[in-house]
Amino acid sequence: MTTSSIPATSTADAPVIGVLALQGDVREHLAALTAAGATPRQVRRPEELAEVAALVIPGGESTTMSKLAIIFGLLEPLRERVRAGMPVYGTCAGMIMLADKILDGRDDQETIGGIDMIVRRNAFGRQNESFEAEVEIQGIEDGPVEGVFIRAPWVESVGGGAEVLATFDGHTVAVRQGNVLATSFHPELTGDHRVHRLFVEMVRGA
Ligand SMILES: NC(=O)CC[C@H](N)C(=O)O
Repeated sequence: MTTSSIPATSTADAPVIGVLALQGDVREHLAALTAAGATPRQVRRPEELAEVAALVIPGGESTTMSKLAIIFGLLEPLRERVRAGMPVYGTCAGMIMLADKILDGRDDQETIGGIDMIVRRNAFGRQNESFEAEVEIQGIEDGPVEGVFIRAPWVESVGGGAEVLATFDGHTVAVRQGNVLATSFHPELTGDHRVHRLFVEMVRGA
């Protein structure tokens, strides 16, 4: 897709989607969202969160992200927006932030929650720090995506409301519950924007 084919100003066509910019691979998500037809914005403060229609939570380090979300006064506003139905997509550390419950977290680690699932931090990381693998994702056409796993979590179990969209090696690596989407891996690092496009479609439909 060329940039000239992307509507730049119409929020109906190019919804304003924030990227939580406390820590992590923010720039890559901003670029992927633009390529997927959205208008991205960095979100660091509650006022900025109030201005976006949806949010991406990047990969990075969930313990640091949790700490910074508290320091920046964002944790409660984030929880409220997610409860109110804002579409959110989390990759890797972002998936951890969207889990109602985590395993192998730090004692003081908080999550935003939103998906009724238990996520184990660094689950793949212990076996293999970083690897790539093809992942078939439900709802994504034209073949598997290249999953980039970096000290990645997996989903240990999901509750009734959550839908498993992808597994790898017997472990759940993509989940959706209503407007909340999460992947263990990093589509923002691949140049394949199908997952971001799926999210932009979720936002348009929300
Ligand atoms: N690539 C990543 O986002 C790694 C996540 C990291 N292991 C964490 O626990 O937050």
